[in-house]
Amino acid sequence: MPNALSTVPVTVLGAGSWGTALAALASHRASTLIWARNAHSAAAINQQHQLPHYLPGVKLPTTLQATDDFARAIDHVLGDDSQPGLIILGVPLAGLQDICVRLHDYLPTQRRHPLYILRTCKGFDPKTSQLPHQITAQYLPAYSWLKTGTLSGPSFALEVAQGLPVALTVASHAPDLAACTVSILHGQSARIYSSTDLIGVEIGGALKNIIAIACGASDGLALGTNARAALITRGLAEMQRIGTALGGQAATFSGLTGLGDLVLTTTGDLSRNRQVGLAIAQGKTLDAILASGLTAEGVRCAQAALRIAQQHQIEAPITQAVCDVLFHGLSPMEAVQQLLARVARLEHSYDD
Ligand SMILES: NC(=O)C1=CN([C@@H]2O[C@H](COP(=O)(O)OP(=O)(O)OC[C@H]3O[C@@H](n4cnc5c(N)ncnc54)[C@H](OP(=O)(O)O)[C@@H]3O)[C@@H](O)[C@H]2O)C=CC1
Ligand SMILES: O=C(CO)COP(=O)(O)O
Repeated sequence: MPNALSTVPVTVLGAGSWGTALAALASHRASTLIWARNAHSAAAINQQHQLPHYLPGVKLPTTLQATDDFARAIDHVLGDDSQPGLIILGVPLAGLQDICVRLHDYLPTQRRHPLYILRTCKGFDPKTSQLPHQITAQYLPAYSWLKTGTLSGPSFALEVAQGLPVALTVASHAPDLAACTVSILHGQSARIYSSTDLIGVEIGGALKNIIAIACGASDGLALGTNARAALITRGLAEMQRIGTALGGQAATFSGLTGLGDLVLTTTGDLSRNRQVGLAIAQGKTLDAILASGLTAEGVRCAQAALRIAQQHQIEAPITQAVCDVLFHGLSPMEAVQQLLARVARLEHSYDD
């Protein structure tokens, strides 16, 4: 049932797999324009209603429009100041700063109605260790009408674009942003839950990718389902230790954006982070694995996660093992032996 907020215009910035899947979902309810940095993707969406490189076999709604003109994309949500607008940032963490800097130049200093900005990327900045909400706070202006949030949870883009069921969480301190997101995305195939725990939601999304690399390697070495279950469970403990030390709420880590996304990414073969682990187990080098341009954010943020853990004197053996394998030449089998050789302890011997 449409309401006032579901009629707000939506612009998605970034036409990869997740940006396009979300744009397709939004286009069922709201006037939606997706911006692609390359004209080829915009033309494929407008003319063939497909984006085979990112979403093979998916027919996109004919109502979804695309452009490679950034000014036009922003005008779609800001042109009419008589209603709010929603921008979904569909770029990976590596493009978040760029897109914020670019967007900054197009924002007016004053506006009557809110502009909502929804982040979807997962990870820490590899240099500064900032989370996505901290990056947007640094590079976007602090106008009262500009409100931001993060959408996360277990969601392979391909399945969402195929119209299969999904449950996601929107985290924000702005209840109207959460309401707007629900109005546009909730219903039909998607359930949207809300949270105010931005830190917990973003840390869950960042750290589950690292555990997915570990599980991919374990499965690639045929170490069995017991090993996978152990990695998932102890990985969750690691995520919760780091997350709560940084201010996240413990309960968030057993929710969609913690355990939910962890289970999906560690077990689902559509996960690019899991694919990195599988390829490492086959003896491929990291450079060769990433040469195709694979977006596997656990690789980019594993060292930042380890640095954060060390700064807070938190044990993070799985993150340590992933870093040792990815960047320091340890073989996956040596990493397994290293993990198994750890001293025996109480299962809940930390404050987790
Ligand atoms: N794919 C999924 O299943 C899910 C992904 N996510 C998250 O969504 C985010 C986006 O990932 P995803 O869509 O999968 O990645 P993809 O690799 O599928 O697409 C990334 C898109 O972002 C564009 N892009 C990259 N850098 C920039 C930049 N600096 N400026 C403008 N555009 C840029 C790329 O453009 P071009 O095509 O020209 O290279 C591409 O269209 C990630 O953080 C990911 O963790 C979250 C949930 C599910
Ligand atoms: O985050 C995702 C699903 O929620 C996608 O995982 P990958 O980035 O590993 O493909």
